[in-house]
Amino acid sequence: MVEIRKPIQVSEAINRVLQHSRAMPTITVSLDESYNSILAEPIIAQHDVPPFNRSPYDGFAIRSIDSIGASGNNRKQFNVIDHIGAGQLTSRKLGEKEAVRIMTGAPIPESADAIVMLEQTVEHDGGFTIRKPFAKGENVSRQGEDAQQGEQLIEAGTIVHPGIVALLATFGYAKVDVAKKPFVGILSTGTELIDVDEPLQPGKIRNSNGPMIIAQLKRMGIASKSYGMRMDDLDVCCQIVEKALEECDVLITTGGVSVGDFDYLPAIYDRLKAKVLFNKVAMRPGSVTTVATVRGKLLFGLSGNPSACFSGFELFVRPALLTMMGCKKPFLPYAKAILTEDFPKPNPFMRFVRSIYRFEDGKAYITPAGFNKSNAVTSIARGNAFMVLPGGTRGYKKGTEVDVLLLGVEEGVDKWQLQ
Ligand SMILES: Nc1nc2c(c(=O)[nH]1)N[C@H]1C(S)=C(S)[C@@H](COP(=O)(O)OP(=O)(O)OC[C@H]3O[C@@H](n4cnc5c(N)ncnc54)[C@H](O)[C@@H]3O)O[C@H]1N2
Ligand code: MOO
Ligand SMILES: [Mg+2]
Repeated sequence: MVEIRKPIQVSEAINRVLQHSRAMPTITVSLDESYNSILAEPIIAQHDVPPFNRSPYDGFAIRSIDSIGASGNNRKQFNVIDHIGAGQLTSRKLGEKEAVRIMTGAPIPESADAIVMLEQTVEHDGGFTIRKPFAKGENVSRQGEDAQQGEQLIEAGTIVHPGIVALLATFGYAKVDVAKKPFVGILSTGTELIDVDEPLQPGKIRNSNGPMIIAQLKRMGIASKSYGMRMDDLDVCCQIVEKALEECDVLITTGGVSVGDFDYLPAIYDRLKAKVLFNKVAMRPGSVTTVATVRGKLLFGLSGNPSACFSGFELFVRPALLTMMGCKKPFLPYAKAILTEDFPKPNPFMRFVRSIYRFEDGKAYITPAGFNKSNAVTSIARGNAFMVLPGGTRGYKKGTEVDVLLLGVEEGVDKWQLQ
């Protein structure tokens, strides 16, 4: 008798996976290595930014009091007593009608309180004149205007993107505490599989899921170990899965999760006494996606069908890995867009249609990325988003506003937005 599986909703499946996503330990890495990690500590301003009042322009530092009454008919004259660039200090104190020639980024002398841009001056008698008064604080880039010492600027659980790297560098974080990245194993199962450099043979296809998942992980900055391709053989696959579970924090298998005679993953879960969190999700593609745990480690049984495999990764593996690293925003960013063509075929399950999202004339549009069955590989190549259509009995008309999940975006969101 073929096992009849009971599908659960996508949101419930995600919840179950996240509940079993165990926190990774904290490690300290150099700033250079921190990109794409998840911060294990908040970023606290170690000092004011900027750390001193500085000039935002190339020009002159003056005492505003000396500019009172300046106008086109009553130009005020200043004598230049010093000349500093960024990185230099002046030891001079400004007296009446004195100025320091100063460049962008240089600290403003304590005795000055305004900056005049070079363009606002006319050279005159070894000094310069101005034709308008300057207010106290005018053109001053104030100490602490960007950040104040002690302020928490970024919370723990944030992904380190280039802007975060800049902030860390600003405060002298030569080393930073981040979550250790899970080490992920990948095993592609299927007697039909041949390697990328092999010629096609009757009945065989090249393994595209393995390289795709390596790339999906790389996009997250996560290293993986490939356990290669294995024939549909229960003993062989079981041994490899056991070995991989010893070496890795998480294991992803592809193929062999359905009810076919050579789909051995269910038997492998039995042998390993794995706790199966679910083996059927009310989604298309990827309904057979199975997630289990063995000794607390997550085992993702992704479908062999390329589109289903891709979707299973983005919807379950990605948020699980991010949650393990303490990321506060593990979900794909959500948007709404206008469907550009009819999508007539209804489906009882929620659909994740590989699609092209684009912005034009201030509006967001979504177009299915071509042949869109579970076994499609071309639409995952063309798409940059999922169009998400709720399950039901009706199709969708061109012009309808639909839900979209964006792919390949650095920072996600903190909530799963779909029911
Ligand atoms: N009687 C039923 N048959 C099927 C059901 C079902 O509910 N009842 N579900 C279908 C659905 S939906 C899917 S999806 C697939 C899932 O199959 P498996 O996950 O068991 O994967 P395989 O059978 O091993 O392979 C499916 C398909 O994908 C190709 N494949 C496998 N690995 C790779 C790879 N690494 N790279 C590229 N392509 C791969 C494989 O050759 C098959 O064509 O089951 C349906 N059947
Ligand atoms: O698991 Mo299948 O991908 O629903 O087509
Ligand atoms: Mg199968």
